[in-house]
Amino acid sequence: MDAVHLRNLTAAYGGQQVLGPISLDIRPGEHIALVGGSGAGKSTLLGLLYDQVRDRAALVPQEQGLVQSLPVFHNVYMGRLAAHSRWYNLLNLVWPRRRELRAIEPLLEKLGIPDKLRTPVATLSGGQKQRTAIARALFQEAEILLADEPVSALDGPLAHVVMGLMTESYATSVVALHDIDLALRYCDRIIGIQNGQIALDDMTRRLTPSDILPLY
Ligand SMILES: Nc1ncnc2c1ncn2[C@@H]1O[C@H](COP(=O)(O)OP(=O)(O)OP(=O)(O)O)[C@@H](O)[C@H]1O
Repeated sequence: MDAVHLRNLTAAYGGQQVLGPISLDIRPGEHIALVGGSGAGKSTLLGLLYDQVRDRAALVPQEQGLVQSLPVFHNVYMGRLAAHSRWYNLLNLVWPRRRELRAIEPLLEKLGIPDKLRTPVATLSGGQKQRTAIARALFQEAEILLADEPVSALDGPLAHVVMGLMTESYATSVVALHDIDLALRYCDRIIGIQNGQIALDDMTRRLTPSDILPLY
């Protein structure tokens, strides 16, 4: 993918500026963690970033954006709606194609929810819903992954599985994370947001938790 260049981005809600101006370059091959306290502006920045790269990005929003009444298969399949004709998508909705089932089953297996393929999302636990949203983004195979707190509902071992899968599957990613240890372990660049500004931007290898904690 090409590098992403963001210049002087700002965001406001109800006339009140909450972010920026922020300038940022995202280089291909980077795994970036966005860290910072609640309300610092991480989701807002991810949203602005998504606006810039919508056609080449897979997004895992904090609120997941799943269709509750549809099974896991259909929600994951939605990651690739744009890759197929309307007719093929409609066919899959009514009668899932074996080819698509075969592509989605291993993903669910890796995420620890192989038995949920045909389960309506509404009946899943919070962590299972979160993994469904992650499966949809992995299935999409876009150029860049943007994820907002993708492991917030997962326990320790599962959070590691998911972080490992996301960073293996996507060469380039920007992930908002509350967990500093996960950020340091799985990402090679850390961007710290504080009061809507970039307060820290450095390579992980040069950072320790004590460099990040003052952001909170
Ligand atoms: N829809 C909205 N309307 C008004 N203000 C908003 C809205 N969304 C976010 N904000 C405000 O913008 C600021 C940044 O919010 P944002 O959600 O980007 O922070 P965050 O770092 O992602 O927080 P968290 O870690 O809690 O998800 C906060 O002050 C928040 O109150």
